Amino acid sequence: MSEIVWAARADTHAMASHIAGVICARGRRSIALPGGRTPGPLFEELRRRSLPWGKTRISLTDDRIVPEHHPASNFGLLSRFFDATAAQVAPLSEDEAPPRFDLVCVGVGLDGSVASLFPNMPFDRETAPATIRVAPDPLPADAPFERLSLNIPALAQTDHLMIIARGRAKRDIIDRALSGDERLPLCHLVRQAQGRTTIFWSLREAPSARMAG
Ligand SMILES: O=C(O)[C@H](O)[C@@H](O)[C@H](O)[C@H](O)COP(=O)(O)O
Repeated sequence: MSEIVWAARADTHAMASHIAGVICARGRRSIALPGGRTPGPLFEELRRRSLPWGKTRISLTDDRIVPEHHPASNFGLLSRFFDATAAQVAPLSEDEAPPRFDLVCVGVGLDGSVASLFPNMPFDRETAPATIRVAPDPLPADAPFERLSLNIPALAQTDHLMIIARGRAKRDIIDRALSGDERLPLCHLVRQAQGRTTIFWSLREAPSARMAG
């Protein structure tokens, strides 16, 4: 397990600055971002910043198996958010091996999910296939679709792991994961994380719907 720190400030500005710091480092940058409701304000702020977007590749931690133009598509969401920047947004593909990331950002589902990895799945250290098909049972009510997700070793292969979560219920999930509840994917992710893990948690609840991008 690598170092885990709680961010002193977990507001949108602080989260955007954390990602911007990674993007501004020398050389090409590869980051992975989640969907969900929580990151909307963060993406909104991030895309307004003048950053070396042309050398930044944005991948997805997970996606719903829907067409790109479907409102539930994470690829569609991120493509719209970062359309006006020069960043390359790449869809998740079962055929492509993900790179070692400079930064991976994950949200936390109220059901204890991370990316599209759900509690009680078999979390092994198998590196291949890095992108897996997941059929949640039951399908999550807010996004009832089968998923593609990076697996734990692929998400863990990063210099910076960033966990973003809002609200008391998600704090309980994070605390349980850090205490070693192996039913939770987050427990395995923080254990396997290769770089520094920074947790951005705040009491304020996330927006009730996800921003359109
Ligand atoms: O596509 C998705 O839904 C995400 O990638 C997923 O992992 C999300 O980050 C969490 O479920 C938190 O979602 P909320 O921010 O909506 O609570």
